[in-house]
Amino acid sequence: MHDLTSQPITMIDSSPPLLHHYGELTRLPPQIPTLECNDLPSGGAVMEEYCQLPLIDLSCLNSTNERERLACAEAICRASSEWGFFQVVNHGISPELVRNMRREQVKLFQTPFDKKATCGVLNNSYRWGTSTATCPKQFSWSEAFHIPLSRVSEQACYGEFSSLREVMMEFAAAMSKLSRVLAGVLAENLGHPRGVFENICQEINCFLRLNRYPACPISSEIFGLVPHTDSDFLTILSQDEVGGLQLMKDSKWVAVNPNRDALIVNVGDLFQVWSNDVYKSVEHKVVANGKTERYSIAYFLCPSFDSLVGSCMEPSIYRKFTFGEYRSQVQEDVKRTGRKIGLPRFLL
Ligand SMILES: C=C1C[C@]23C[C@@]1(O)CC[C@H]2[C@@]12CC[C@H](O)[C@@](C)(C(=O)O1)[C@H]2[C@@H]3C(=O)O
Ligand SMILES: O=C(O)CCC(=O)C(=O)O
Ligand SMILES: [Fe+2]
Repeated sequence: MHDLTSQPITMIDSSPPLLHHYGELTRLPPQIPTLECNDLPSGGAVMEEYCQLPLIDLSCLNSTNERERLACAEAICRASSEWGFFQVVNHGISPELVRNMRREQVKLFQTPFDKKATCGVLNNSYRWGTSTATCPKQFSWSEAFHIPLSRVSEQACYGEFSSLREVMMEFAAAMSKLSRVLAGVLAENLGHPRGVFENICQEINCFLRLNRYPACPISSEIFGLVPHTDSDFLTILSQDEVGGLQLMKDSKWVAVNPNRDALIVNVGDLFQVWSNDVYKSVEHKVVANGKTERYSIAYFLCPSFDSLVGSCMEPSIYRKFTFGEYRSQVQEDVKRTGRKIGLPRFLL
C-alpha cells in the first residue's frame, strides 16, 4: 500500500495502512474507486439524541420474590421488542475479568500490522477496513478479530499470545452463559422452553469479535463500523469508556453512553425471524473518533451453519433458511452492492 498522505507522519505500525496513512477523504486505497454513494445506508437519518437505553438489573432474575423476577423478565422482553437493545448490570461478569480481557485485547492489537495480517493467529480471523467498499460511507474505520469459538481452547490458535487463551476461554464462557439466560427469558415469553437455545446454539458455533477503532483524523463523517444489524440470535457487547455506538430508534440515531458497569445486549436478525418480528434486530453503527482509539468486544450467539432458522409461530413472516445460506447471502450482497441487505431477502 503506497503512502496516501501528502505529509510525512510517524508510522504507528500496529494500525492497518489506511487507518494510519491518511489523505483527503476521497483518496481511498487504490483498490477502492472513489465512487460517490447516493443512498445513505440508514436512509439519511442524521438526528442524534442522547437518551438512556433501558437499563435492567439482572440480579432481579434471581430474586426470591416472584413479582420481581417477572418484572425483570418483562423489562427484557419489552426492551427487545421496542428497542432491540438494552443494557444490563449485575450480569455476573466480574470487572476484573473484563479488565483482563481488555488488557489482552490491547496487547493483541498492538502487534505490528504486517504480523496481524499474516500470522494467522486466532483462526486467521483478523480483518480490517472494508475491502468491498466503493465509497467512504461503505468503509469501516476499524480492525477486528472475528474469532470462531470452535477451537477457543486449543493452544495452537494463540501462537505467541499464550496468556490470551485462559482469559478468552473464561470471558467467552461467561458471555455464553449470560447470552443463554437472556435468550431463555425471551424464548419463554413466547411460550417455548427456556433451554431451547441450548440445542439451537452450541458454544462451538458462537463467535467472539474483538474490535479496535483507531482514532480517525480525516473526517467525523467516517464510520468506525457501518450501519448494520447483527447476523446472529443475540449479541452481548462490552465497550470501553470512549463511546461511539449509536442505534436507530424511531428513525433517529441514539447514542449509547458508556456505562462501565453495564453490558449492552442487542437482538440479532435470527431472533427477529424466530420471534416472527416480536423482537427486533435494530440497525446500529459506530461513529469514528477524531482523537481517541476505542475498543469493544462482541459475543455472538449463533447456530451452526447447517441449522434451519424459522419462525417459532405461524403464520410465518419469513421462509426457513440455514444460517450458512444467510451468511452467504449477506456476503454476496455486500460484495455486489456494498451493503448488507439481510432479512428482506428472506420474506415469504
Ligand atoms: C455481527 C456482525 C455482522 C457483520 C459482521 C459482524 O460480526 C459485525 C459487523 C457486521 C458487518 C457490518 C458491515 C457489513 O454489513 C458486514 C457484512 C460486515 O462486514 O460487518 C456486517 C457483517 C454481517 O452481517 O455479516
Ligand atoms: O463496537 C461497538 O460498539 C459495536 C460493534 C458491533 O456492532 C459489532 O461488532 O457487530
Ligand atoms: Fe453489530
